[in-house]
Amino acid sequence: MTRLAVSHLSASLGKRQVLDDVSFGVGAGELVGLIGPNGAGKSTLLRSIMGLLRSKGEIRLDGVRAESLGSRGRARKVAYMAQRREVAWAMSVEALVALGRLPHLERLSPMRASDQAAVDRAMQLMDVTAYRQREATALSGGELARVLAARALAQDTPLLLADEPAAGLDPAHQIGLMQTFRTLADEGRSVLVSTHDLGLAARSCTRLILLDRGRLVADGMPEEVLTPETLRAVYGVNAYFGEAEGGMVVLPVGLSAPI
Ligand SMILES: Nc1ncnc2c1ncn2[C@@H]1O[C@H](COP(=O)(O)OP(=O)(O)OP(=O)(O)O)[C@@H](O)[C@H]1O
Repeated sequence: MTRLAVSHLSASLGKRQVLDDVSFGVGAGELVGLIGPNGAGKSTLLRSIMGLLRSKGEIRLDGVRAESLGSRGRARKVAYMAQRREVAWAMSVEALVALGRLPHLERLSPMRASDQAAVDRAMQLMDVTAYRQREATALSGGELARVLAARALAQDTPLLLADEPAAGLDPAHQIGLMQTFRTLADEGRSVLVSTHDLGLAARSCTRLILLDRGRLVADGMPEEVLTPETLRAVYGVNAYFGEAEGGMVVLPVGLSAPI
């Protein structure tokens, strides 16, 4: 069964139509990249799937209409790494990551050993174990991004939505993050990740979905979606294409037309 099925999704913000009749599915074991220029609608799509925005169309999670799941039911099925990285309270990194376990705990009940194990594993995967006692509000931008990624991983859901999670990470942690997503997919989970790093997306994802001005304009293997013609038409750039250890290299090198 399709883990995430999006059918004829449209959304408007203010007077603007931001998503226009978008349909696609993500299966178990897939790591799918969501790409497109600024303002294409990537965040709006992810936020609509999370139920954070009103939209038209249908969203199903493991065959069940998303709006029929309560907020707790949805939180057990899908975790979300938001593009805006904010922490409201001064709390320790470990306490913040542990919030990811809330959907799995009965009200006011303490964490079990399995919850602590999920928190420890998530912190280890995002390389933040060394900061566990530090206040989350006193971290650098990239450190905080990894802590918030760890919180979503601790949620241990079948589907993970990540909105530009690699932005602001150093190269080693970008690669580590995408390797973590790959491992999750190999374990049978599903990951939908938006990014502007086309090369990283091409090397990490088996499939890319390209949005342009609210419409889905391409959906396929990276080499099918990332063509010189598409990059010129959608992004307005010329790119260098090559091969390296780990896969395809795509490097925008110039504007194909003045902005
Ligand atoms: N609250 C809002 N009211 C009106 N328009 C909005 C609102 N929020 C976003 N938009 C517009 O919706 C469009 C899609 O925004 P969205 O954040 O989904 O794009 P994106 O593809 O994630 O872009 P980026 O790569 O810059 O993060 C943009 O044109 C944006 O200006």
